[in-house]
Amino acid sequence: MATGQQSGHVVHVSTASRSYDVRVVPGILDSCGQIVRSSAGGERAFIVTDTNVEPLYAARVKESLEQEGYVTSGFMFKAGEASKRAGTWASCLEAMAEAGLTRDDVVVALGGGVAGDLAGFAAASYMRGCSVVQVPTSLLAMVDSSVGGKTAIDLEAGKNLAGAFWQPSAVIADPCCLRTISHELLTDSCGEVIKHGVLADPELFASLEDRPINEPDYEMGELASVIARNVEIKRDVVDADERERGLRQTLNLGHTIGHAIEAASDFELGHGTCVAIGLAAIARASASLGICSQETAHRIERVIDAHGLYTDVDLPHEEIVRLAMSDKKRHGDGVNVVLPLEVGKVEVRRISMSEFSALVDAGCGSASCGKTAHLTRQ
Ligand SMILES: NC(=O)c1ccc[n+]([C@@H]2O[C@H](COP(=O)([O-])OP(=O)(O)OC[C@H]3O[C@@H](n4cnc5c(N)ncnc54)[C@H](O)[C@@H]3O)[C@@H](O)[C@H]2O)c1
Ligand SMILES: O=C(O)C(=O)C[C@@H](O)[C@H](O)[C@H](O)COP(=O)(O)O
Ligand SMILES: [Zn+2]
Repeated sequence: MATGQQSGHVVHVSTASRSYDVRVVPGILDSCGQIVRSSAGGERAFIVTDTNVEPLYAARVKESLEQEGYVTSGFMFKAGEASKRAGTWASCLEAMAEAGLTRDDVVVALGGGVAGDLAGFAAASYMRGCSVVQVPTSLLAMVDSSVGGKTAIDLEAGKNLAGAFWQPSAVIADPCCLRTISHELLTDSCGEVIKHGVLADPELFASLEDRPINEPDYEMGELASVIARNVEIKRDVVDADERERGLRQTLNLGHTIGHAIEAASDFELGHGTCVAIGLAAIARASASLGICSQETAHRIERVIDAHGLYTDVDLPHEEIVRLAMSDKKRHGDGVNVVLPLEVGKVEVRRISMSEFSALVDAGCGSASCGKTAHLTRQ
């Protein structure tokens, strides 16, 4: 172990297709080569990262990989959701081929959820599949996107419409990487943390009510514990249902409306921010239909507001419905929605388009507290 590494958490994931460890350890980045070596093997390591993360962390990752005997190369893309597209994915594949990567080699996804989803899909499709190790550097990627094997790119028609289930060989999360994240980006990631509390953990939710996770006084050890708890919540779901036949659909809480808002904003709003708005909206809609109590909906809105996230959006309801209907969760004329019953308990229902439209009418534009997002690009 490199000096500077503190004790942390190891969460074991065991899905139908692959088992692996998620290590959440402050300072672990400098030991990533050892973990890649023992979990994925191979001779070449191909680092996929973005233009913000590359100057911050790529040299340390490269050095650690080379110390383990890897021949390194890589691909860097312009930071942001706009890069999670077919063109970037194809360029990444070409760069992998040019670097001489074989299917025994390993892709190292270094960055936020965009790097993880893009690199994961490149690994899944290169020579019909090579190993990937996820090295998440945003809070969202540590608590959510690096775990569970969903990889994807966006299409013109919507978010994550092309992709594959492709589990990593290991996940290496160093919470010290969060020191270089802006408060705004940290706040955006909180949307998924709040989602996990609502869907599975009243204790986590109550701790977020007491002390928002984006407050500056969190120590590294405390952050590592919260990240590891989120990973356990997601692990419990993906272990039981890797391919989203049933239980995994619950991880989409807040996303049916959230993805629509994300697309409508032309990705001006971050993923976590849109999930938080979608979560507040579906909670209000559920309360108005008697599916959850008004108090539950208010608690959800209040905790979202306490993290500095929006609780509502100023967007025509028809636009939200239209965009949600191009989501993967659409089935025939209906769509799956995840409804909060109480904090820690949710239910998935398949509803018709007109029922979904009624939910949007009940949940959007009806916030009882917090800020409303006004989109500039509509
Ligand atoms: N696969 C999944 O299960 C899953 C789950 C949730 C979200 N997602 C996807 O993840 C994406 C959102 O992830 P995200 O919020 O991490 O976005 P992102 O990858 O764009 O990262 C956000 C910004 O933070 C920067 N950044 C990342 N780490 C940094 C660091 N340590 N210091 C400084 N800057 C840093 C990035 O360069 C980027 O500008 C969306 O595309 C979403 O669809 C996927
Ligand atoms: O891992 C999952 O399953 C999730 O649903 C996690 C979500 O936070 C994530 O945004 C996911 O990409 C959304 O799934 P999608 O299938 O609707 O793209
Ligand atoms: Zn999400």
